[in-house]
Amino acid sequence: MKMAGNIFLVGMMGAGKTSVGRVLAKRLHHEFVDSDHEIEARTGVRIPTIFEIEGEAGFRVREQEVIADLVTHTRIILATGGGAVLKAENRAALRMHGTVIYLSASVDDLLERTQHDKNRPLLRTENPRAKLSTLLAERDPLYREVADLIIDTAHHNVHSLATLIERKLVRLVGKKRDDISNA
Ligand SMILES: Nc1ncnc2c1ncn2[C@@H]1O[C@H](COP(=O)(O)OP(=O)(O)OP(=O)(O)O)[C@@H](O)[C@H]1O
Ligand SMILES: O=C(O)C1=C[C@@H](O)[C@@H](O)[C@H](O)C1
Ligand SMILES: [Mg+2]
Repeated sequence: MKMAGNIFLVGMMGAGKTSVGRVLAKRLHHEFVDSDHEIEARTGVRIPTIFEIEGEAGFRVREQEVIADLVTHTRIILATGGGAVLKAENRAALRMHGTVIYLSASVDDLLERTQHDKNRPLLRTENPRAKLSTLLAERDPLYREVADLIIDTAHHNVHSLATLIERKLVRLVGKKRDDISNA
């Protein structure tokens, strides 16, 4: 069994990886890292600018580099970008180096949670609902393939999701919460 030392959150834009990851990291005394934020820190520009200059393909190359680096850290909670699972290399790296949790959500919830934020270039479209629906259909099998644990985020707030994950992790790893914190 892989240790819960590293926890990697995967899922769609708006699934709650960043918000839940931050809360979980505080509770488990892990470092919180967000691959999108790391890419922005390394490039010095926001994600939409990377998409404008290098296209999605250029962004994916940067994302792969950052994930390959971050998975080698220890005791981190990593919120990955929504499209991180598209590359087989990323899926393999995540599976190898930690416990992967898929935060699943409906298109309705994803739309609601992303509608006020303009920092997601793939949703800058006439019909974000249709885009989210297409992306979810493409990616859901990949999230499921890579996940050790699947958490349905419907009807839970960020804090109750963190509590649910904590409980499930204890069961998954077969250890008490203190053991996870000290792993
Ligand atoms: N379970 C939830 N219930 C209600 N609102 C939520 C929930 N999870 C996240 N949110 C809200 O949805 C918005 C998007 O969440 P967040 O940024 O954590 O998503 P993400 O998975 O990191 O997306 P991305 O892949 O684009 O980085 C935030 O405003 C957050 O507060
Ligand atoms: O779902 C996606 O493909 C993306 C999600 C965000 O986290 C960012 O990584 C970027 O906006 C692309
Ligand atoms: Mg995020």
